[in-house]
Amino acid sequence: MKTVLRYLRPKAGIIAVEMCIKLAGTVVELLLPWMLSVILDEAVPSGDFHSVLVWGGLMVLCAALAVVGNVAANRISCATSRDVTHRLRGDLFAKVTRLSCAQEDAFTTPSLISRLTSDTYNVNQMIDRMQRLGVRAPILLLGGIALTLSLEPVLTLVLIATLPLLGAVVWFVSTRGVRLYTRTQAALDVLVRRSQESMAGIRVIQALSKGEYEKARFDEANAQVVDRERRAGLLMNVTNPVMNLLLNAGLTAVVVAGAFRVNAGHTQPGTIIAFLSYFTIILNALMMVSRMFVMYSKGAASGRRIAEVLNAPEELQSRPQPAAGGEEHIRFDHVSFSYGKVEDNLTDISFSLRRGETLGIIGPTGSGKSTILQLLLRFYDPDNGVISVDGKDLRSVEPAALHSIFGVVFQNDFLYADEIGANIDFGRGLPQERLEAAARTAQADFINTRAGGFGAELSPKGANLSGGQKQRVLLARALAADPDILLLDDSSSALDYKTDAALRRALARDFKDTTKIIVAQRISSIRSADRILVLEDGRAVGYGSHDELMRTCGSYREIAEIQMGEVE
Ligand SMILES: Nc1ncnc2c1ncn2[C@@H]1O[C@H](COP(=O)(O)OP(=O)(O)OP(=O)(O)O)[C@@H](O)[C@H]1O
Repeated sequence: MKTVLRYLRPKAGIIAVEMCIKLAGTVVELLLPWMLSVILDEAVPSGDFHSVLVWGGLMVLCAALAVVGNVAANRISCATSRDVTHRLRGDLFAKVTRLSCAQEDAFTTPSLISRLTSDTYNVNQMIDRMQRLGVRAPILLLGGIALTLSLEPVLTLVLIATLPLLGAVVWFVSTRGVRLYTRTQAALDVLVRRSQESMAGIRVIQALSKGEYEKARFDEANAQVVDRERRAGLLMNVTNPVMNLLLNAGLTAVVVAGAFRVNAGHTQPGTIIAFLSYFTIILNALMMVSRMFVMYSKGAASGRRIAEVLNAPEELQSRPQPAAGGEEHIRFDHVSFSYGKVEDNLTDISFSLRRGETLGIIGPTGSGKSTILQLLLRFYDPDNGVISVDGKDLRSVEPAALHSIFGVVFQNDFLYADEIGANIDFGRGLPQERLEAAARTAQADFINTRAGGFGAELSPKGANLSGGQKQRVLLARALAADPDILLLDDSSSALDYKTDAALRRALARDFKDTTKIIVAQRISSIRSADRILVLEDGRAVGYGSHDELMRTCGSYREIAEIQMGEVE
């Protein structure tokens, strides 16, 4: 909650104004039954018609003021909660983009999505309700009790006797509520994950006729959410009736005791009518308090989940490190890394590249090829060894400055539902000539012959392009900003051999000074690289040029034999 309160602090002034308006409106509203008792017990019995009119007019005025005040205050509270949620959601999104990959893995993407959506919505509702009811409910409750005490102290004691029971209900509901809503949000994370997986894999699911299987998986997560919502809802749904029951029992006792007191001449009927009005006001105030606790339970559970992300340490902050030195553009020096910190996914990897050189990486699936690129982008820090670019240890370079020198195509990279040109530009405001030049190098000439050219709209995830066309648009995106370092992770696998060869020639011609690391499954994609790293189980089993490896590395020669039948 502390984190959410921090966001409310800049709004303290306007919240204070809103609370004053709410306070004035509520106090005026509280006076209405008292005025009614004056009319009934004093003005009417004395036949003073003028007083009846004056008090009646005052009641109308007060009622109007209460309505105007409440509407104005509600509008302010709505605007305040909207603004606070806007900033909170914005900061949360910015923080999510700054999380290290290890943190993303720990939070999981679906959970981050639900924190950004349903959790921020719950906090919005909590801030709104707390402002609307936070002043009104206590004033109505305490003011109502004070006024009933002044009207009829004996009957008020009957009323007060029910309050500890009501307080116990509210306390029980709020403590259990936070726990139940936290569990509901966690179930929602699973539902988001299953939906995401099903949406991403919808084609495979259809192709393999696995619709029923996926539906069963989704139904299971859906049922879990419904079950947890039902449990939370059950608690919240019994709250109002139980409180109603307690209050109605008190009301009955008040009516019976009031009747005896009027009969005995200790009080007047107008006072009892006013007392009953206050009783209803107090009842409503308690209902508001219980509603506030429902919203608080949800909002506090969500606020805690949001705070976990916002307060996560900035793992990717740069820290001064001794200069790594060396002439090389990129250097891996005895680097080891493990995702789960249990067993190494990369062990003792060393290589270096001078500016403009190309490294090819090849190896079986899961051997650690993509992990090398992830470390070079500093998505994770190595557990041992040093990675440096231009002689600087990566841990001393600001992530934004570091990432600006890279052009990257990941495996299964994504395209937006936008124009092809916008997908290549990627919000960098590059001139049209650069987009066209990049597309030429990437062998994406098909763009010019497509209706609309660079302005042609892509479907979500580029679904209206073939696999090879998608890869070429992604390559053009990576090349468009003329990167210092180009990382290609299996990004020409969907190209035919002729186009792949043309791409390699164009890259060598147009990006001479760009240092390139190319992860590939095909030997033909990397055989002309200056050096090739052969990985197996996270270890380097070969490092050298194609010709050297053909002589010295059995694993490499085996791949070559299978792919090209070329043993030299
Ligand atoms: N985010 C992650 N969390 C935990 N383990 C991971 C993660 N990413 C990859 N791994 C594991 O690290 C190892 C190396 O994975 P990596 O993606 O680098 O392999 P790769 O050689 O690129 O495989 P492929 O050719 O299939 O893309 C694998 O055992 C993989 O299961």
